[in-house]
Amino acid sequence: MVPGALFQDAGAPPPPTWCIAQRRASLAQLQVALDWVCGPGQADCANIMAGQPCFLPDNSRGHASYAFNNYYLKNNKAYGSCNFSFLATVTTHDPTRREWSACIHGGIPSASIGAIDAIGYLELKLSGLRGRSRAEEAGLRFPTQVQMEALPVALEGRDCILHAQTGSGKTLAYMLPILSKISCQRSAVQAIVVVPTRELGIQVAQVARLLGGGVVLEETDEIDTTKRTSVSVMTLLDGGTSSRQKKWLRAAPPQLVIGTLFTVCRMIETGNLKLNAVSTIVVDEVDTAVHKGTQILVSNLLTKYSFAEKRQTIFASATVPQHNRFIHDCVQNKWTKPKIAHIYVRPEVKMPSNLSHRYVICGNEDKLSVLHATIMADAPKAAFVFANEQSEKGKREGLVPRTRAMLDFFEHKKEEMPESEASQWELLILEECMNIHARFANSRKLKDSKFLLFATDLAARGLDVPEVTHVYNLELPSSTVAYIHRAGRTARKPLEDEQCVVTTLARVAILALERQREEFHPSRAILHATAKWMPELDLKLAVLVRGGTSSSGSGVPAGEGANLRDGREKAGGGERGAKVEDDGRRGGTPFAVVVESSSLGWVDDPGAGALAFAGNDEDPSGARAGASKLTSSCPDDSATAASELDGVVGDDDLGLGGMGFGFGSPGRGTKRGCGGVRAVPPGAVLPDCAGTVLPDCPGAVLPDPGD
Ligand SMILES: Nc1ncnc2c1ncn2[C@@H]1O[C@H](COP(=O)(O)OP(=O)(O)OP(=O)(O)O)[C@@H](O)[C@H]1O
Repeated sequence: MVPGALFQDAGAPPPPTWCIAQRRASLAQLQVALDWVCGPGQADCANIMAGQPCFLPDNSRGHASYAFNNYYLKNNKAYGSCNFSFLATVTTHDPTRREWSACIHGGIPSASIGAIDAIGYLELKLSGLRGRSRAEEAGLRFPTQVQMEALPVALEGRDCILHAQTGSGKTLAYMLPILSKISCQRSAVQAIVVVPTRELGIQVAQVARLLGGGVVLEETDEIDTTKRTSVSVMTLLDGGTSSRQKKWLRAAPPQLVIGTLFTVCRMIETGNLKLNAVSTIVVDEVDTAVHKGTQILVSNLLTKYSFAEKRQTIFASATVPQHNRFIHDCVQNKWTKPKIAHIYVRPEVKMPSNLSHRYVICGNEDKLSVLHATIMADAPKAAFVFANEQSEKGKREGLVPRTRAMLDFFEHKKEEMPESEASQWELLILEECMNIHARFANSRKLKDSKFLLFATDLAARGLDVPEVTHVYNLELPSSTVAYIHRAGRTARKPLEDEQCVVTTLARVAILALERQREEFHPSRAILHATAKWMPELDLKLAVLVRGGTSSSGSGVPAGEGANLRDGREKAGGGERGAKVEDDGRRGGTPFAVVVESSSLGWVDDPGAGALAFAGNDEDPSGARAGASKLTSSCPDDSATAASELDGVVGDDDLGLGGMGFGFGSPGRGTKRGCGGVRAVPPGAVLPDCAGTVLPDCPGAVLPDPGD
């Protein structure tokens, strides 16, 4: 009997199940299992061989899932046929997991044919000028999930919202339809892409030029109309439009304009940019554009300067807070046609699954040294290190912005190092107050050096540097949305499984620490909460202390003369917790508690506050407000929700007030329909759902019947 059949209505068909690789299985383990399944196990692995329809993307997890499922089907989903030494698991959730899903379904990626056609079509249309195909140059061999879903819709000319994880390939999902429509012979602006920052504009223009073989129209170029067999691309970016560009715009308009909202609108208002031939407008990172301050510009662009019926409108972002409301507003405001497609890819997983999250809790004055130690221990090839923007008060008082403070600290440390180590990273900075030439120079270096980039949220949107494996937050960002976009600067190879880490430093109130020196164990509060509410998380906890005796291999920093102690014990009755041997702060030495988890709890609607990063360490009240919002949106559950949340996010004495770690009962909110915490790592078993097939238990993965 299919597990959970007892829960079905008599006569109702059992829910479909698939056998997929456990997310926590290592790639080496999966390779061994794969060898067995395709060998002695006699699964039909022909389709995942090189050159066959399910070979790409060439990664162990995708291939293992294909082979496991094939074996499972071959054995008629028999009891125990999806186990493979616990490397596989049965899921009732359609494994629309990125690129290999179509193969798991039907053996051949039929769902992607539309998208492949789109890429093929473009190659035919645009590859004439250069020897190599453009798709190949861009490393595009197989469409990502959002491209598979969006391209058939967008190529039909329908208005749509592309709503998918950071790094999932949205740029191409809107750029291919744009390029496929543009007539290269016509000298008129036919499409406009609006982006929030100069840096993102430059990047998107590079993608367009690569795929469209565009003639570069920068200040240094002469107009060459003879080259107009490829798409010409012009950037109109804040702080960078010249009189020559204006002249070109009027004399020989490019076919595609990529610009920031303010500059694009100014060029339209001044008559330099004409929209009469525009057939597509894209607003990338749309949630930044529809803020109070800029909404009027968006409205002008979409309803005053051009009209929804006469063009295709595409919005894109990894975060569209209150998306139903937003869709309603789009239609009401006539920003789009009345029918708008919402391409919402894997909404239950807000972040790439190969991204893990780590929190380092340390004293405020230790932050820079703990950050430095963490980075030295991680030794990333390239990393973004974010700090919040300086407050108005800080500016008035002439304090050094945090980005600068970090840069100075690291430069100082570099001087102390032996030459060989010192040169390992180029130290870069990117923030609003820099002049545009320095910004341009630094962002260019991101592509070809081993770097640490110290940045504000200016760099949090859209920037794509695939080599970045680590992101650090000097403090909790101001909102869940900000967290998602910062974290999204890593894990940007959509068809690969490389593990990436985002590390957030959080402050502990030193006063509380001093006062309760003997009993103070910040870790205990976290442990307690974690063991109670998220026992399924594979949690590692460790303390960084100076002068300790042992160290662990968990990848936790051991710099600053500190050694790491990492002990595990049963906590809260479960196996998952960890014991902290020492609460660390001895004689003013730096300390940090490090919490690692493979997943986060997210609220459905980040705007509703709730747990995940609702506040920050300077404003704990944010977390409280979020908590009470969640509580009020869950009337059935308000009493428990309030007290449980208070235990985690409301404890100002410990200085944990604003942290909002996303601890919460994963089953609670979703099951009761109050927009609760959702993200459960694939492979985790929800306490509420274990052993059953509950279609309304999102994210739940059943234990294998053979377990
Ligand atoms: N089909 C594909 N095959 C391989 N790589 C791809 C494919 N599509 C996109 N990429 C690569 O994935 C990376 C991320 O793509 P992109 O910048 O479009 O993500 P995004 O969804 O716009 O992310 P964000 O929300 O952070 O802006 C880029 O390096 C891009 O070249």
